[in-house]
Amino acid sequence: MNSVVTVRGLAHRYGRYPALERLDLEIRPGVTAVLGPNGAGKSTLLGLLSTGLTVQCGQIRLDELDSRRDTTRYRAALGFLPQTFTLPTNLTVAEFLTLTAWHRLVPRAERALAVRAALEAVDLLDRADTKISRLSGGMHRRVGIAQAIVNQPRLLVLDEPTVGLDPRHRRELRTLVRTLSTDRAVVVSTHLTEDVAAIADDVVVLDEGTLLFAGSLTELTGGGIEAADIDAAYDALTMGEVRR
Ligand SMILES: Nc1ncnc2c1ncn2[C@@H]1O[C@H](COP(=O)(O)OP(=O)(O)OP(=O)(O)O)[C@@H](O)[C@H]1O
Repeated sequence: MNSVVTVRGLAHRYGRYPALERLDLEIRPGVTAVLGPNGAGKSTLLGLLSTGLTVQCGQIRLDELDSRRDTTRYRAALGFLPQTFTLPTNLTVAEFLTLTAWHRLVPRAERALAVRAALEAVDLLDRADTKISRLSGGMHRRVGIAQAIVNQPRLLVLDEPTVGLDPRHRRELRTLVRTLSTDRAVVVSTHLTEDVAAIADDVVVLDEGTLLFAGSLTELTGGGIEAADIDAAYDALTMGEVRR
């Protein structure tokens, strides 16, 4: 299957500290889970993919768009949900999404439809005119996803989207992520192998800024798709028993 994102020779330093070292990666349509211990470089990779961090070395291409050279068009094709975010509580859900659609260069004539489609996708259509301040925590997270998909992005980047959610909302969010991945690439960072088992087609494992594995979930586990299979494969990789 054709890649949506191609990463070549991507490296990143904070001052003199190397957080990512010459990464090559192809990201296909579907869900790619990014796994790794604390400090592995997951947030740095997501920051670079979502243009919050500027590429210092190497290249990221989203279809034909270079993240550094074609930043405006790249951003118009991108959706991003940071790990923590603040929503404007004084706006209604629809007002906020309309504003986001404008920011993401959705043409004026298409904005109302884009907002409706995003709300439908996260099952919040009946809350369109509700003030954000009146929504529950789980609904906040869904508004966060709605803002990330309002421009129908080719690449959707979600930084630990299930953190802090109760089991029911976590299940709902996993189902939503799977639904959203049918016609785009979704990159999700997580510490939870249950998340990976439930949603991932492909897996990227980082450790100390180095790529330990990139491939399909079944390639990682040797066929298993349960959380325990992923745990075992992940431990083997990150404890240095296997290096691919
Ligand atoms: N702004 C920064 N300044 C200096 N060092 C940083 C900065 N941000 C991250 N780092 C360092 O870069 C390395 C990679 O960090 P990063 O946040 O990408 O890891 P991570 O895999 O997302 O970790 P976690 O799972 O703890 O969120 C870490 O050693 C971290 O301390």
